[in-house]
Order: sequence, then C-alpha cells, then structure tokens
Amino acid sequence: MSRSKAPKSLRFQPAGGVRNTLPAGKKQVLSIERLSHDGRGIAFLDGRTWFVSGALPGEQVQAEVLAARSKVVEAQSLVIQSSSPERITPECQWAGRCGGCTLQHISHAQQIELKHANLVEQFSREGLTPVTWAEPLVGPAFAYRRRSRVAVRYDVKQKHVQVGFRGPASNAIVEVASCIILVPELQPVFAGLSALFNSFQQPQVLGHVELFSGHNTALLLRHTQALHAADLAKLRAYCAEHHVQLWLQGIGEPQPDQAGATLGYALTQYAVEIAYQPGDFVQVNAQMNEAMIAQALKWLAPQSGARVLDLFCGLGNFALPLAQQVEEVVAVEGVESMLVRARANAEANQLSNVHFYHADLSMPLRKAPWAKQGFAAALLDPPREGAQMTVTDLAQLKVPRIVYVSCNPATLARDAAVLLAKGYRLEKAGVLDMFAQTGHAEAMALLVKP
Ligand SMILES: C[S@@+](CC[C@H](N)C(=O)[O-])C[C@H]1O[C@@H](n2cnc3c(N)ncnc32)[C@H](O)[C@@H]1O
Ligand code: SF4
Repeated sequence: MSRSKAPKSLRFQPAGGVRNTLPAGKKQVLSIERLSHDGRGIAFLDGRTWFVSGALPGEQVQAEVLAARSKVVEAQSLVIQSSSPERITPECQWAGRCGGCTLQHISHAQQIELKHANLVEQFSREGLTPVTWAEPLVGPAFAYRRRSRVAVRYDVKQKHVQVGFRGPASNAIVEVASCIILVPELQPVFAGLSALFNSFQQPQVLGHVELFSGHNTALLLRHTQALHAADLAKLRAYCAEHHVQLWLQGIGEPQPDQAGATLGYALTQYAVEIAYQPGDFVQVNAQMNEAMIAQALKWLAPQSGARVLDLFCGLGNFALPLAQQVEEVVAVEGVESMLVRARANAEANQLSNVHFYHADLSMPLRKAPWAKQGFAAALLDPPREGAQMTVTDLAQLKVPRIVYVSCNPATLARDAAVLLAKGYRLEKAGVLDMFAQTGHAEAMALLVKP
C-alpha cells in the first residue's frame, strides 16, 4: 500500500529500518506481559510496545489497533482467547468499549493496588521513598460520579443522535443506555437522553451535555444554534419531570433557563456549603472529597494561630474547612470567575479569615504581596501538569510543612524531588480512590522541612 493511498494509516520506522504501516482497525493476536500504570495490558511485538485496554498479564487476546505513534501502539482487546484468573466480569455491559471505565475487568481492591504500585514506581524513578506509606483512602466502587460530560452527536447519514461516552483513545462515541458510575440521582436523567434527543426536530444543533448533582441536580446542554421552539419545550418538560435544573450554553457562558437557579454541594463534616456554576472545577466524588479534605487537614496539622497557604484553591474546597481551624488562610487561584464564587462562598459560610488572591501559579509567586508574611504550612492541588515553579517558591519561602494533592503521580514525584533537593523530607504519601473503575489516580504527599 503506497503512502499516499493510506492517509489514515499511521506510519513508523521499525527496528529493521523497513518502512511499514499500521492502520487503525488492524487486528493482532498479542500475549500480554505486564500491566501499565493506568491498567492497560502491555505486549511487545516486532519492536513495538502495545498498550491494550481491557487486557491483563498472562492473557492472549485478539486486539484492534486504535492509534500508533513511532514504536508505541494503542489497541483495544476484542476477544480474550485465554483468560487470566484475575479477570472479573464487569458490572457494566459497555465496559471495554466505553472509554469511561477502563478497569472494570479488575476487582476494586486490585485497582487500588495498581494505583498504589504506580505511585511507588513514580517515586522510585525519582529515587524517593516516603518515611511512611499511608493506607489508601478507599471510596465507593460505583455510583460515585456527581459530575459527568456526556457526548452527543447527530449522525446525519443514520439520522440518529448518538448519546454516550468516547471510546478508549478515540473520538468515536460509544452509545450507552445507562451508566452505573453516576450517582443514583443522575442515572435516570442520563438514561432518558437518547430517546429525548432522538425525538427532536432539529437535532443538528445539539452539542454535548453536562450533568451535575449536589444540592440540586442540573443538566447543561451545549448547542451550536438556537434550539427549535418545540425541542426546547420538550427539554424543559424532561427537566421538570426529572426535577432537574436546565442550563443552556450557546455562544458565551452557561445560563440557567430559569433565573435564580443555583448549584452547590455540602462538606457535611464541616457544615460548609460550596456554591458553583457549570464550568467550575468541582471534585467528582463527594465521599472521597470529604475523606481527602480530612486527611489533608490532619497532615497539615496546623496550630490554631497559624497562617496557612492554599494554592490552586478553586472554589474554596480546602480553604473553607481549613479556615475553621486556623488564624488565616491565604487562598490563590488562576480563574477569576471561580475566585468571585470562592469569596462569596467564604462570606456565605461566615468565614472572614480566608483571603483569596488571583495569580497564575505557573509564574513565580515569591514577589506577590500576599506571599511575604510567611506561612506555617501550605497545601497545593494543581492540575495534571503539576507545580514545578510553585514548589521551588515554597522552598524559597521556607514553608515548613507542605501537603501536595495530585491527580498525576508522575508530576507529583517530579515536584517532590525538587523539594527533596531543597532539604525537605518526604514524610508520607498514599493514593486516594477518587476515580474508581478508571485509570486515573489521585494521591497525596506530605513534605516537611526538618
Ligand atoms: C485540581 S483543581 C483543584 C481545585 C480545588 N483545590 C478543589 O479541591 O476543588 C486545580 C485548580 O487549579 C486552577 N489552576 C490551574 N492552572 C492554574 C494556574 N496556572 N494558576 C493558578 N491556578 C490554576 C484551576 O482553575 C483549578 O481550580
Ligand atoms: S462510564 Fe458508565 S457506561 Fe461507560 S463503562 Fe463506565 S459505567 Fe459503563
């Protein structure tokens, strides 16, 4: 096959130097040798490393190529030809094809072991071992997701609206009729969407849907053009029937369909209420979020007269409970609109000792006026890219105690290594079961300056 005739093929240079193609969709029988840190089976064939979703070590599988880059191939198992004794039957019939859950064929206990092993490996690559490994914080295996983005697309040829989730390493939508990792109140809202949208007169204008649950349940619909009046009426009736707030987003920010609609969640053990809007960052797992906050506050161990820093603070998820225990919290966030709501949250919870500041934390923070007075402890909860610049600054500010919450063990280990090079000790680390059934891992580390 010539190169010009195969635009979808992904080309690579195999070890022997012979040009070859590896088209998406190609089937291949593979022997799985190891498990990757995100739970995919790893096989080695013809000088390439294959990452195969849904496959376990010791298994022989027939897999389909999803994408190939250089010597790395991403694939999905189609047929398990010889099965591992570790394999369990997934609870959800779409697991394996739907990219939402990639670990349902592994027991929940093993998923946690896998995430812990990944954290150990990431630290050991940096030459780090904590003084103590913390016990994993374990949450519910299913029915935990209180926020979800649902893929919606009108298939012009089939005259059919697809509703579901993206496949693993793919843009294709896997249509699913129900989803058991959603919290119970969102499951029926999700389950009726396909029938609703397929009854629309102008489904071409539909974008994706986001579902939220907390004090209220809400549905946000993105649309590319104005909705047909009859479709809007059906959508409103659907939301009323399911007791769901409707939010709409055309061009611009999400708007509630009815004035005064609010979204929020409670941190029950602190009697704190957090209000938010669609688009704001909100931790997806309510139970694990509370467990995570409790552990972070315990590890920070602040004295009542302390001044504590909360970086990447979002809506005040850590800052507000922390403010109940210390003299002052300085909380910093990069998204202005979230800061507006974070300040309102502090006021609504009558916490006047938390002060919110706007800053881009990929830039040095040492010169910021709020950074000058010194802190007894700091908490940081950055996005996946981590916080290399910030940890260097925290060391310069001589913050004696740092709790680092991370959704990416690789950047956590990298940043912890920066702090160790500055004289810190890695006191504790452990994983949090924030995203059960998925390859995503949440972790926490405590670093102290002896
Ligand atoms: C993982 S979320 C944590 C939010 C909050 N701590 C919570 O528990 O809900 C990371 C936060 O960092 C913010 N962020 C991302 N990049 C940033 C940057 N360069 N500077 C400041 N904040 C940033 C995001 O807006 C988001 O609120
Ligand atoms: S995200 Fe939902 S539908 Fe997809 S595999 Fe998980 S439980 Fe099933």
